[in-house]
Amino acid sequence: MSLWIDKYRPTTLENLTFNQGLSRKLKNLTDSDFPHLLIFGPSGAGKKTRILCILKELFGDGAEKIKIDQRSFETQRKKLDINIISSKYHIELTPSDVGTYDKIVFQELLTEIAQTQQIDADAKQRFKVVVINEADEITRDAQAALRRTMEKYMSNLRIILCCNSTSRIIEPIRSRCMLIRVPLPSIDEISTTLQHIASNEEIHLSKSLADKISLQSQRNPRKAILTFEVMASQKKKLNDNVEIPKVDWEQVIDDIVGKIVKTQAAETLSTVRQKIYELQSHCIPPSLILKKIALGLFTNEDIHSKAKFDIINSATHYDHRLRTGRHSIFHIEAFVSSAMSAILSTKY
Ligand SMILES: Nc1ncnc2c1ncn2[C@@H]1O[C@H](COP(=O)(O)OP(=O)(O)OP(=O)(O)O)[C@@H](O)[C@H]1O
Repeated sequence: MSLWIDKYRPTTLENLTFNQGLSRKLKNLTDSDFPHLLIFGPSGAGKKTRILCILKELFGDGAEKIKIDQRSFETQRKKLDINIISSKYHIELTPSDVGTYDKIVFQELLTEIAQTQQIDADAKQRFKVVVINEADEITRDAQAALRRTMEKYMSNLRIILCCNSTSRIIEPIRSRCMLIRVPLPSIDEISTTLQHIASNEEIHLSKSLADKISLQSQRNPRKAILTFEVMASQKKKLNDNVEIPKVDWEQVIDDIVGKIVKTQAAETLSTVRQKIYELQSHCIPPSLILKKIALGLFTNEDIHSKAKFDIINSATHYDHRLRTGRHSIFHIEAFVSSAMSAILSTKY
């Protein structure tokens, strides 16, 4: 039994319910000389779903028959392992999994793929596709290596980069790719998808409740479908007044925000540290933790607007530190203590 986000994930460009204009443009691209793509947009907007549909359009059903391998790379200091998802026609990798050693992955793996011709004589396309996830986390050195591969092996290889923002992608790569933004769908679009799922699962879901779920999920389709599935598993009959549950990690963030607003003291900092460790052990990315705490404080009515200004200021400062430095816990804690100090300074 699969989750609804997988069960109802569209697999062809025609079936993509959101941003249909964009789907038509992508379909035209697959019919002509296919370029390198840089697909960006907020988390959960449907980037990977769209990439899978593009692959299917380019290569047919064969692109769906995937296998997962682990490849090892030797460096002078250590051995690196990276998971690779591949079909006969494409491979998908997340180079940021090996941190600052990502350049080695590009140098060895991409060159190896680029130098091999498409082996399937019946393949619809002569090139192979390399999908690179979390492209904005790739180091500059690795991006430079990628740029050279893109230039050299254009006839055998097309790259699809997937990321949240293009700001950390170097200009030479951006200029070699076609940029495609996948925005979050509208409340109406998500509600329609939820109602479509509800009718397939024979669950009653009114339009107003579907709108409420979409709104609370901040227009994130993944979150909306998961929330709806949780609600439906708890109660078969959903009336309009039913409470929409929050995901566990968001409740922990609310708890952290509540503690910071209530008491600005050293004990709060140590309780918050435990909770941050807890979130990290559940694989919530540090930058998301910092962002959510900052937003929680920003929207809190008990905090003075002057303090909010300082909080956002220090959130951007520590977010930058988080990306350039190590040991994320230090930077998140430093942000929490500076937020407490900003709140305290407006109290007296
Ligand atoms: N066009 C669509 N129609 C219906 N459902 C969709 C559509 N696009 C995405 N979804 C749903 O949203 C879920 C999340 O989409 P996807 O994994 O493609 O997002 P993403 O932008 O790649 O997210 P992330 O950046 O966090 O990896 C999918 O599993 C699917 O169920």
